Parts: sequence; structure tokens; C-alpha cells
Amino acid sequence: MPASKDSLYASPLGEIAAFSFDENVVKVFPDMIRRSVPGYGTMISAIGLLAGRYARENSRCYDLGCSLGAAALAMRANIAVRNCKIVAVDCSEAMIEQCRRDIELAPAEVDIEWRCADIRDIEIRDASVVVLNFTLQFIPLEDRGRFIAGLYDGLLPGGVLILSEKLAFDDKRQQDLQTEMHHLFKKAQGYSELEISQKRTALENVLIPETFSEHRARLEAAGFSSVEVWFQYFNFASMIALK
Ligand SMILES: C[S@@+](CC[C@H](N)C(=O)[O-])C[C@H]1O[C@@H](n2cnc3c(N)ncnc32)[C@H](O)[C@@H]1O
Ligand SMILES: O=C(O)C(=O)C[C@]1(C(=O)O)C=C[C@@H](O)C=C1
Repeated sequence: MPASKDSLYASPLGEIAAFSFDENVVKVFPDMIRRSVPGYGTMISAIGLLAGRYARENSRCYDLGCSLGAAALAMRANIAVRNCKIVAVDCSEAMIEQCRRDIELAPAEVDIEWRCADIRDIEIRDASVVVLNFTLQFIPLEDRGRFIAGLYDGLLPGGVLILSEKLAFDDKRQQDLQTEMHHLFKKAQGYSELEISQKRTALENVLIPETFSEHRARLEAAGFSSVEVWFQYFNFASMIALK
């Protein structure tokens, strides 16, 4: 399906519903995420390279909150080991249906299993690579610790977690500046003030960002021995956590 332009928030909306990954978002998602997340394409390419480096024979690579499967596809293009399976999970039926409909898999290639499930409910096991590309931010705060601890247990020794998130900042000047720069990025991508402000309202209490220190503390508490930011563009960052 050709990607359509995102104009979901272009006209004034009387009441702004909480943001959800429904059929309307699915139709415009590739355009929406590319024009909303600074550095998105760079992060997807790097996830492919990291999967090529870390994927192990007889293991699984997980794309959790896969949306339309961009990270899963980047991993598939880079994995060269045998008997390594990609498991791509999303709780939005509209997203998973689109993946199943659109993504052709030649039998010889690395297998991708598309699963419609809540990532808090699945068993993660034998994982050499786990990707959370802008997904943890949508999980209720109180569930994040237990979820990351389970994910850590499912990683093989030497495995990697790639965690990309919208960040918050303790310092108010940084918070204001990074938010302003993100909005300027969106404007430069063609979004109007109205689109930016209505989307912001829709994401309130739905996307809950945390600081890098909070992410690092949770990852270390779960057992990760090394956590670093490898990419940041304004308030969007991607971390590598090593088991
Ligand atoms: C910003 S999108 C992720 C983008 C995608 N990873 C990419 O790289 O293109 C967040 C996704 O997480 C999914 N999601 C949010 N909470 C979830 C949960 N508890 N279980 C499974 N998927 C979830 C949403 O349905 C949505 O598709
Ligand atoms: O913070 C914003 O304004 C966003 O649009 C960010 C964000 C995200 O980080 O997931 C929110 C929802 C859409 O899926 C695409 C991008």
C-alpha cells in the first residue's frame, strides 16, 4: 500500500481524542513517524547493522511494538546467521494486519513471525537482539520495571537491547529548548502549528517520556551491565544496553 501523507490533525478538532494506533494512523504511519521523530531513518538503519552484529545462530530477534515492521525488516536484511527467527509484536490489530498483508517473505529468508499481542504478556526467550523502538514510552510507568526485568531474563548472555525513546529532561531550560526544537523540526517537515498542538494534546498521558537517568537506572536494576546513548537528535534518543 502506498504511504499516504499524514494530515490527521490538520483541521480543527472539537474534541481531541487520546492518540491510538488505529486504522487511520496505520494509513499514514510511515509518513507520520518520519516527519515526527528526528533521525528515525538513521535509527532504523543502525538497528539493522546492530542486528547483523549481534544476531546469533539458534536465537530469536524481537521487534516489540513493531508497528509496520520497519525495524524487523531492517534486521532481516542484515542477519546472516542460520536458524535465527524474528518475532515482531504489536497490540494494534490494524498494524499487524497491514504487516501480514503487505510484507512478502521469500521462504529462504529469515522468518518473521507477526504476532498481535501486548508485549507485557508475551514470553521473551532465547533472544540475542531485542528492539524497543519508541514503544516503552507507551507502557504505563508502573509496568516498565517488571517488563524490562522479564526482557532481561529472556536475553541470552551477550545479548543486546536497543531502546529508543522520546526523552524528558530534569533541567527546565533543556526541557523547554528540546521541546521547542522538536516542534521546529516538525514545522520544517511541513506540519502546521495547529497540527503540532493538536497532536501534542492527543499524546498527553499516552506517551510518557522519562529522563536518560531514569532509563539507565531501570536497565541497570534489571541487570544490564552497560548502558549508553548511541544516538540523540533533540529529545529523541536511542540507547544500547548490554547483558
Ligand atoms: C511509535 S510506534 C513504534 C514504531 C516502530 N517500532 C518503528 O520503528 O517503526 C509504537 C507502537 O507500539 C505499539 N504498542 C504500544 N503499547 C504496546 C503494548 N503494550 N504491546 C504491544 N504493542 C504496543 C503501538 O501499537 C505502536 O504500533
Ligand atoms: O512526540 C511527538 O510529537 C510524536 O509525534 C512522537 C511519536 C513517537 O515518538 O512515537 C508519537 C506518535 C507517532 O507514532 C509518531 C511519533
